[in-house]
Amino acid sequence: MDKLKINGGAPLDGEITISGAKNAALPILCAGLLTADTLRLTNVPQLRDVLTTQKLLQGMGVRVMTDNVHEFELTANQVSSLVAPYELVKTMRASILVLGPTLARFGEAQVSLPGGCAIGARPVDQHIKGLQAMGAEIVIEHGYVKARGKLRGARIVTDMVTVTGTENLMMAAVLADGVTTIENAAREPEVFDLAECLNKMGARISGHGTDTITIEGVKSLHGATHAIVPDRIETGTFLCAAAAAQGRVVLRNTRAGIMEAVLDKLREAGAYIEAGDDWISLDMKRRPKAVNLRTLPYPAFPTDMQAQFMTLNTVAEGTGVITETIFENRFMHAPELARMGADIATEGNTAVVRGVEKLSGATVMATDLRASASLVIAGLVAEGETVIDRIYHLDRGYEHIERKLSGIGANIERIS
Ligand SMILES: CC(=O)N[C@H]1[C@@H](OP(=O)(O)OP(=O)(O)OC[C@H]2O[C@@H](n3ccc(=O)[nH]c3=O)[C@H](O)[C@@H]2O)O[C@H](CO)[C@@H](O)[C@@H]1O
Ligand SMILES: C=C(OP(=O)(O)O)C(=O)O
Repeated sequence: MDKLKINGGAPLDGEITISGAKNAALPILCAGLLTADTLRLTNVPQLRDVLTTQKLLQGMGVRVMTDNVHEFELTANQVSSLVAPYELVKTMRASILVLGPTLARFGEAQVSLPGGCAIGARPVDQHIKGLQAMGAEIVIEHGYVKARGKLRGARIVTDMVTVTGTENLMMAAVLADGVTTIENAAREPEVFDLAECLNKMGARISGHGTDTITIEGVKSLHGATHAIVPDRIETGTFLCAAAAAQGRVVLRNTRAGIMEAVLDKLREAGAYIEAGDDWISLDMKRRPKAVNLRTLPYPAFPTDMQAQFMTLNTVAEGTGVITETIFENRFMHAPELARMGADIATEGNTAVVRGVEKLSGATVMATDLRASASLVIAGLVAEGETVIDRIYHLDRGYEHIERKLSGIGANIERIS
């Protein structure tokens, strides 16, 4: 099993090109199921989760062409299976995103329930409730959600802001008979990106980017070409790395406008940030100042950046209080960071991080995707060698992270 070996303390200075967003690419790949025509996607990140989605879609009979690793052509004109099997769903929760489009187009779908994962229980009751409101008959049997029925427009108010739930329901509603409104909808840029792609395919969606999305159902969708939005979490991760290491970085092919909450916190930590249409630069000339933060749905501070900021706080001046409100078990990086000398006290959904002068390298274990990213940042600033085990989590969501970091001066390599 691959590991990452990092020798901490190398100065970071240089440029990195940001990939397309995992959390936009996965739903948009599933949107390929909504039409018999070809959906052409560019800026698709090269990730394990993308490969898993490709396998899932191919298993259903979707033709997937990838001449260039970042460009995909999906053609769902010979769909032969309406089932998303447990073997794939268990490795990637986003598989639940085939439920809405498959049911909408074929009147039937069976998707394995994803179950809980390391960071929380993550139920899908809101997806089910919304589809039932649209007229689907749903049973849970043998670990699968089995749905059938002709969908009709409905008013749906979700109990909480759910990103995947909003995406699934939006994809279901585009082919439903009549108008659907999703209230308390997620406003994440990745939801917006999916809606934009669906509209290019002939859907009639408005209000995306606000908390009320209106979808006027159409008879069928057609092919389109769409470029995946840049990954704001990958962007934020590299910005945090440069800030923690008191370095400089210029990130290309990214967008400042979709990550203001993160940029504000980095400025509060003492970073000097500039941005243009498709780039962001960060210059950190001092030891970071600790920041307090609370994770919340977009446009507030994202849960997917919580772990990376925890590492920033571990080497900061002062004490930072972090409150995680989205997932009930998303502090698993804290004990690993403590093994590197961090001073973190967690209680419930709050972590109090007292900055220390130095972390020291150690062998640590990645427990989930963003926890892994936080350990990479810790390794970059720690004294001595850090070995990170179980980096398959990292490969789900970061394209060639070791290559990108080596490019700005980090001493990091993948070992077997
Ligand atoms: C609102 C939010 O920040 N969502 C994050 C969530 O999206 P993801 O789509 O995975 O999760 P949701 O947005 O659906 O979940 C938000 C919260 O609602 C709960 N829930 C959700 C659906 C449902 O049917 N029932 C239910 O109880 C979840 O357990 C969670 O506590 O994880 C992703 C991966 O880390 C992040 O990129 C998203 O930013
Ligand atoms: C936890 C994440 O992804 P997933 O929802 O695919 O588990 C993430 O993107 O941080």
